[in-house]
Amino acid sequence: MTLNSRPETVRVQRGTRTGQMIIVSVDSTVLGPALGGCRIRTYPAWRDGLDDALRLSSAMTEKAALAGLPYGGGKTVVALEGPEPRRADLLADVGDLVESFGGRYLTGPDVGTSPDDMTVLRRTTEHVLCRPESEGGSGDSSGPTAAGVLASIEAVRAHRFPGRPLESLSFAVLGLGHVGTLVASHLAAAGARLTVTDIDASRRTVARGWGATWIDPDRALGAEADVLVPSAVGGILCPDTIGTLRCGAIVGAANNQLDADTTADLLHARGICWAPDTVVSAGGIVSAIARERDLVSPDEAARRVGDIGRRLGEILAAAARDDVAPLREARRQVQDLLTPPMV
Ligand SMILES: NC(=O)c1ccc[n+]([C@@H]2O[C@H](COP(=O)([O-])OP(=O)(O)OC[C@H]3O[C@@H](n4cnc5c(N)ncnc54)[C@H](O)[C@@H]3O)[C@@H](O)[C@H]2O)c1
Repeated sequence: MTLNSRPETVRVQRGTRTGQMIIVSVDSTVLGPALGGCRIRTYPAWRDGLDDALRLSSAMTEKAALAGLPYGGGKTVVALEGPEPRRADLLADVGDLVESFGGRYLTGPDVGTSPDDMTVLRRTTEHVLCRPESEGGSGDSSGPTAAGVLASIEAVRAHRFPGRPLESLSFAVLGLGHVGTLVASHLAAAGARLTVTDIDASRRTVARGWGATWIDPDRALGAEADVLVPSAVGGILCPDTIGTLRCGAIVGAANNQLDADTTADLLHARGICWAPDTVVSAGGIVSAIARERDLVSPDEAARRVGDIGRRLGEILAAAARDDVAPLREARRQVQDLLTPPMV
């Protein structure tokens, strides 16, 4: 699912220290420097990593624009084809490539990299976000990401279930990792009815503490709940799976939940309100920019994260007026933002 299949710049090079293939895709700098984390993972072939970089950098353009950030989208992918080289050498090679963009691209943690890796990366390039809190940075992004999800849940509640307080709704949280656990514990504390799942069965103990019902991961998508909260992997919503859904709305942080844009139309036709994941999951990046680039207080950063709910509410309202899927309205807004005004 890509918004823009014409990235501005793609650089692919073998690191001088490790010989490892490293890809940086800068999708757009129309609104400002491109933002996007550094992913290190194994691919069948490095060209698969290139596909991932193109797709993910395009999604970052959309995420930054819809969050109202004066930034574009990018991504680094280190496409491992065999054993990983020494991490410090690999990060130095990544740093060389990031540095070659001269600040037109800022990286940060992603799948396979941690805030501590960013400290190492910073030895080679200063164009890195998400410093550890011990260094005055924004630290782990899970907290602000979960806060953005909760603000989005409130927007969906007001739009799809007006007049019903949070505690009267039922939720199914799919995935109890960093973000899902924070979201589920907040919903439990608010008194909402909870069904939860994870492929890691040890998470059952946590679920029991909340009084939540556990469901098998294979059946979780079909859980009967007002709101599904995808908090694990992407690609879960496709024409084959949406027939099994028994929910009124879907809002969660999991990236790339849809297999294709047309699946958003199918969900809309079924009367299921799907909140675009690029809007819902922006809390981490909004907080990192607020704290590390704009140097605002923690309270102001939290306020900006909370504003994700207002932005989502506007998208849902405009989509309802035009009777289109919220994804279509979100895409329209991004195109407006990226297209220079006619003179
Ligand atoms: N952490 C962030 O700041 C952030 C920011 C934006 C988007 N996201 C996205 O949100 C999602 C969750 O992020 P996270 O940081 O909590 O990840 P995480 O790795 O901490 O947690 C994911 C959890 O999902 C579980 N899981 C995996 N496959 C599953 C399946 N098929 N069914 C049920 N559970 C399954 C894992 O066991 C794990 O507990 C991911 O898609 C991530 O890309 C996270």
